Amino acid sequence: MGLSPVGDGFRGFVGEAFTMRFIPSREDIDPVGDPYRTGNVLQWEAVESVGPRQVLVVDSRNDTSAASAGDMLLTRAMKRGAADFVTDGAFRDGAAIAALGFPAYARATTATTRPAAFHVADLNAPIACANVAVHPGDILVGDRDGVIVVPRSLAAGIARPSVEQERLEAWLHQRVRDGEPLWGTYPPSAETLRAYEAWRSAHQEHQNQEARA
Ligand SMILES: O=C([O-])CC(=O)C(=O)O
Ligand SMILES: [Mg+2]
Repeated sequence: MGLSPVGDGFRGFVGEAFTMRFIPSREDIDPVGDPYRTGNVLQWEAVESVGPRQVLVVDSRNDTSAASAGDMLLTRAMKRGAADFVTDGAFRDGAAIAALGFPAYARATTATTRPAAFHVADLNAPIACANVAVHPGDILVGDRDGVIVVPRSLAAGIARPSVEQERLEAWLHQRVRDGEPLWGTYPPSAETLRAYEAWRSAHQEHQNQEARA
């Protein structure tokens, strides 16, 4: 999605999308001097309704001129069990967020608070985050490189093959580190795949023995 992790205190996350959509703010509805944001409480409502293993995903229109949240809102989302907070805009309090170790992704850090530029138009509606369509309930997966969106309808079908592919690539990676050439290793030839399967069976048997011991 073109977004970067904030801090290095986490490896990644997986969770279900809980979306929040911004439009430009207007002074009559979003006065910056109102600490409780009485004209537009949806931002607070989002954080106070996000559930365990959900991800707050913000459509900030790729605009970093004001924050989607800061360390207070992220800490509260973390306490509610959220898996991550991702915005195509910016966060306030970047250093404090980095120290949380809670997965968070954004384009930038800003001092400017949300109502100065954005009004929260709705929650849990389809959005565009970093120009990627996100529907409520889609599965977001993040690592140190960034975030991807998996359509809800495809998630169950690709979960296991994805884990299998990661395992295979970890093993192939070790072979390349050990000095094997790319030819026959990456992508793996039938012979390499047989060697992998043999290793996996032995490894599995070893793990079963340990589990029994
Ligand atoms: O006022 C804001 O934009 C939110 C904020 O700083 C926080 O959550 O810590
Ligand atoms: Mg703050």
